[in-house]
Amino acid sequence: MGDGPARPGVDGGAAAPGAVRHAGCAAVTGPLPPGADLRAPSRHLRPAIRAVDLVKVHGRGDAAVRALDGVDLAVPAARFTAIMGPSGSGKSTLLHLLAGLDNATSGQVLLGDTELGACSDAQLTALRRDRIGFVFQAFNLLPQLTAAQNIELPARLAGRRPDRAWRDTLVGLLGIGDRLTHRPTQLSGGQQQRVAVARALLGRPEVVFADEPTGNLDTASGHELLHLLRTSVRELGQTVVMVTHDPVAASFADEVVLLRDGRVAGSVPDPRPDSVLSALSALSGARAGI
Ligand SMILES: Nc1ncnc2c1ncn2[C@@H]1O[C@H](COP(=O)(O)OP(=O)(O)OP(=O)(O)O)[C@@H](O)[C@H]1O
Repeated sequence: MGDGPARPGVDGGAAAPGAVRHAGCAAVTGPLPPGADLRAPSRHLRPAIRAVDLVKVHGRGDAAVRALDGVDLAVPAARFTAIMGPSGSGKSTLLHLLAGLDNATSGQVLLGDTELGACSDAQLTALRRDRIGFVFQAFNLLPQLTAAQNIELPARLAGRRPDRAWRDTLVGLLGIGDRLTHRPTQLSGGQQQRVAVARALLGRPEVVFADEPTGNLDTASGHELLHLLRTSVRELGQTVVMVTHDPVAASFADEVVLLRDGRVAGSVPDPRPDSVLSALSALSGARAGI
């Protein structure tokens, strides 16, 4: 491996099962301290998150579906990675496993040195709260809380005092400083999603997972949101993993990882909408045996 950041599905992605050294769930360390530099070199020495020979079978018996069939993937830190593939290729399943929202049938997910499969439910809950950020298609804001309260909710649930200086930096970056006392129903969809992004970034998570984050937004708001996610990567050193069906959305990423039939089928570095479309067409052609 060179000195640059690891690449998805390439550096570290081909590790043999069992070859990955890790510290079990003991490495659950909580969020970075206030003022910590997300771009510190030590954060970039290894992938932010890895999947090793990851298999997920949904259901049992005749109804069993092998949604992931041996995924090897290394997501580099401080990069914006998009996951794409045909419907049913396993994108959502992979995102859920990487984010500790579901258990693997076999294989490993490593967040830093923490193997998620070694974590108890309580440890996974703490890990999701402290080390991972989420941005969903449905903004998932609590309607009775103001924007500011929604942004600070995860920190408060964890019993931590929110880092107000960092919150103000994020709020300024996201352009929602004059909306903090509004409730979600008083905000546009784009503003609600920006509140959700601020909430996801406030805890300085090691990885932000975004699942079709522009799905409920108009084109302009969607592009703004994608710019903001990209800015969080470029300027704050955030690691972002996004599932999307949209080649334009994917073109905001540094790299697109392609899934087909539950396996990594390739990647598109420095994606543009046309290169992503070609890669997707080639995938569908290969699938149809063309
Ligand atoms: N809870 C479940 N029970 C049974 N099968 C499931 C379950 N969740 C997903 N699957 C199946 O697993 C496969 C992968 O599904 P998944 O949702 O991960 O794909 P996807 O690429 O995200 O699809 P889409 O683009 O349509 O959202 C599909 O065949 C799907 O029907």
